[in-house]
Amino acid sequence: MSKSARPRRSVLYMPGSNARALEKAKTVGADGLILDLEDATAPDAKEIARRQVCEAVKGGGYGMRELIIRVNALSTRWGYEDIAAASQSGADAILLPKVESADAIRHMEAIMNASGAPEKMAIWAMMETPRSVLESTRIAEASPRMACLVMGTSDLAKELDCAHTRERLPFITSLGLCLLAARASGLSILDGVYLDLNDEPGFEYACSQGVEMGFDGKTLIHPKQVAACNQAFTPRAEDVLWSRKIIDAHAAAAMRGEGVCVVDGKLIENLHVESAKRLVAMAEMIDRMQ
Ligand SMILES: CC(C)(COP(=O)(O)OP(=O)(O)OC[C@H]1O[C@@H](n2cnc3c(N)ncnc32)[C@H](O)[C@@H]1OP(=O)(O)O)[C@@H](O)C(=O)NCCC(=O)NCCSC(=O)C[C@H](O)C(=O)O
Ligand SMILES: [Mg+2]
Repeated sequence: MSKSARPRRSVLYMPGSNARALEKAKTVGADGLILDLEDATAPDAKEIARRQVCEAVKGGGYGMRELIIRVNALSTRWGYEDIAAASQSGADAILLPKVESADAIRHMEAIMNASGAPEKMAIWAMMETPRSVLESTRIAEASPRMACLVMGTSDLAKELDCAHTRERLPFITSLGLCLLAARASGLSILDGVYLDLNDEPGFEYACSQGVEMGFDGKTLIHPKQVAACNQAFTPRAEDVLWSRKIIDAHAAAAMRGEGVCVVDGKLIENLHVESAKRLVAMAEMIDRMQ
């Protein structure tokens, strides 16, 4: 189960070099924003994007949205400077792409510490190569700063040489292994992006599949994807009602000295109550964010 009760239903990538998108993002209803210095930023715009992104974060105006800076990998000529600058930006987290080992996380952590990153600044890691999937358990537990794994299904498809199908069977093993790694370490985990901006039914299907699999939310590439994604990952009203009902019934049973109870014909044990409390806490937090 994730350490954080913070909603991460929808997390929108935007090119760090795109000043208009950085401004637009202040009005978009995403729970989080990934200000991207990596693949969405062209090589000759990397330095400008780094400056622009750090200034935007320092400038504020993003309300309760979680701000994450995706840096370039440490194997590139921009990686070190990106991490050093992001560490001093006030962002909530730094997202490292193409992570293939726990050492890569520890290397980034050392640069963050040396650059004065506050203790609360988290590390997020992209899971987007076969090796990152196979190393996901060690990556997830590499640092106390680790907070979230992010599926990079575009790069993964390229590396696996597999197809993007509606049911995503070619990805199921990788998604499942990363989910296990995240949950075993109490981290959040976000699903990958959906690239066809005109395929609304396909996008909604991908969101509901992500909900069923247990992802905390989904990464997005365009503001038009935010509303459907939020809807899919928001606890349903009937589930919140049911959760409150079983929490109350179980508390009443405990007062009678009983460890279990039956509500509407269903056996309720402590484990159901724990999940119910988490769902209610998430729903209440989402309500407060409206
Ligand atoms: C795909 C886009 C290039 C489309 O951009 P554009 O043509 O500008 O779209 P629109 O005209 O429809 O935009 C309408 C307004 O919305 C703003 N906008 C668009 N996209 C974003 C965004 N992502 N964040 C914030 N704001 C956005 C436009 O500026 C317009 O604003 P306004 O004029 O004021 O009304 C574009 O959407 C885009 O660049 N998307 C992000 C692409 C990206 O970040 N890709 C990299 C991440 S995906 C990835 O790498 C995953 C992983 O690594 C893996 O391997 O899977
Ligand atoms: Mg990628």
